[in-house]
Amino acid sequence: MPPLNLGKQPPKTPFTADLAWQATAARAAGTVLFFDFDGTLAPVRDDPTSVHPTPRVLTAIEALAPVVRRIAIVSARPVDFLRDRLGDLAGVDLYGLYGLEHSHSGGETVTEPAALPWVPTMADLADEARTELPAGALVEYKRLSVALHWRTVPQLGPAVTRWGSARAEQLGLRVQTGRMVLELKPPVDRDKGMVIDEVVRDAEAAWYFGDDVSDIKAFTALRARAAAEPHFFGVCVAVANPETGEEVAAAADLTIDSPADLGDFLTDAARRLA
Ligand SMILES: O=P(O)(O)OC[C@H]1O[C@H](O[C@H]2O[C@H](CO)[C@@H](O)[C@H](O)[C@H]2O)[C@H](O)[C@@H](O)[C@@H]1O
Repeated sequence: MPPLNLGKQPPKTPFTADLAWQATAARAAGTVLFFDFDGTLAPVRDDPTSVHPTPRVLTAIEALAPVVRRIAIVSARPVDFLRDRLGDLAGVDLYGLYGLEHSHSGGETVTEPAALPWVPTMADLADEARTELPAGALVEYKRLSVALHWRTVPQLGPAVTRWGSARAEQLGLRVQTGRMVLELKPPVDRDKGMVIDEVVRDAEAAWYFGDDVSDIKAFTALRARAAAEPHFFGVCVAVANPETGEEVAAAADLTIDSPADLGDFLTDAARRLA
């Protein structure tokens, strides 16, 4: 069964979370649950170092892990950060830096070799950004990428975007837009869609929960899998927010109001799949 929100076509049957969990329960052992981190598992804060997943979400993930085939966190954060915030949960895989790093079920962190030569460039770029960007812009160095934030001074958005885009062009880097952030990454082919494409190859069903524009690539990968395999059941879930919410919701099958509501949604799912 494909995801039912197929672009602009009206769904043939009403699509509800109820029906979707029923369909998932029938193939729970072949189901993968994917979660973005910031804005999905954890509410957004001004300081990127101060965020934590909502406790109810963590409890629900722990309950779901033994019931489904796999749980995977797919984030722009480094794996070490995700491990620190989520712990080594059995049966949970961590994909960090858009898949440039991964760790399976508490195992060692593996980095995409093609990205490693870019570490010095990223370190220099972060230093440069701290010196050259106006006060109020926040520079987050993540070893293989640099995020330039303007959440606390929103009017800096255009200037930070101009500076970041120009440096990306000079250095041959890629840019990823996000929620009051511009991220500069190495020119290595890796994104959330590619992670999902690889992981769902042997799955019967998958859900992806995300809030930002980079998550739309993951939705697209789930839909591609459903188009190629008619028995595959995929569900794309947006988490609402004032910045990218409309665009992400337009690409999703269902929308959840907030990370706190996701905790309730998953607690209910754990009961249904148990
Ligand atoms: O892929 P994700 O896990 O969703 O990561 C995307 C970015 O998330 C973080 O930034 C966002 O959350 C911050 C903390 O709540 C917030 O201050 C910022 O405005 C948001 O853009 C993270 O800091 C970035 O590195 C990620 O790219």
